[in-house]
Amino acid sequence: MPHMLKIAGLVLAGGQGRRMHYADKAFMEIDHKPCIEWVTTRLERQCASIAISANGNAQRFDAWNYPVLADTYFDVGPLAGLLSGLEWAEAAGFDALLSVPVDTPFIPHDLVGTLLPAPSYAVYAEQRHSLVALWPVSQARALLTAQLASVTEQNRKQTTRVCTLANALNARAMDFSHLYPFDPFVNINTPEDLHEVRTLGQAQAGSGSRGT
Ligand SMILES: Nc1nc2c(ncn2[C@@H]2O[C@H](COP(=O)(O)OP(=O)(O)OP(=O)(O)O)[C@@H](O)[C@H]2O)c(=O)[nH]1
Repeated sequence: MPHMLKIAGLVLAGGQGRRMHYADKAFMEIDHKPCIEWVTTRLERQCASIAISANGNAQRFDAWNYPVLADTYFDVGPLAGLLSGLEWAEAAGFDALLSVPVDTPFIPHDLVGTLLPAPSYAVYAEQRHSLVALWPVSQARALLTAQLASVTEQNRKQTTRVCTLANALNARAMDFSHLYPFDPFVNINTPEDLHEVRTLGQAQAGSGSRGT
């Protein structure tokens, strides 16, 4: 039976991409399509609404017609984007928020179905993908607000970790290893990663597994 929860999607695209020489990761092309398109195509099929977490000029995302949420916290990494996303989702009355990094183009088409019930996050071959996660909106928003308000120079390392939030929520690790023969959460941090992912994208496009 299909679930009755209202689920929104958040694409995390607010990082600086230092290891990619400050390239805008959202617009890195794989098989002639930008990363943002790979991810939003997959989220469209499983989320009622989508928002993009990004900093800088929001107009660069105009073609996608989704709200673009800027960070209100700085120097705390992706948790700043997640908080803006949870606030947006809570104001819009969503029950759960699926977060996905923009540099993870091959996320499964049935990610929500596999991650439910929230809170949960993805694991593949013992590697934790804490940002590929399904968050219960109100509870996660409240905990993350308190977590970010408690950041000091002394505790910054611990308080800005995504897994600190996941652990506080007692989130479930969902292992995808037995479901996929390849890692669907392969992500792009360096030019070498981009090269490898482009090769995978070409090989898989149209094959029905990783292709759109
Ligand atoms: N909103 C927001 N998202 C972020 C921030 N930092 C990282 N992210 C996102 O979180 C995900 C994982 O980011 P990282 O790979 O750690 O950082 P990155 O900026 O992409 O790359 P590096 O600078 O090379 O570490 C990516 O989707 C980023 O866009 C931030 O400060 N704000």
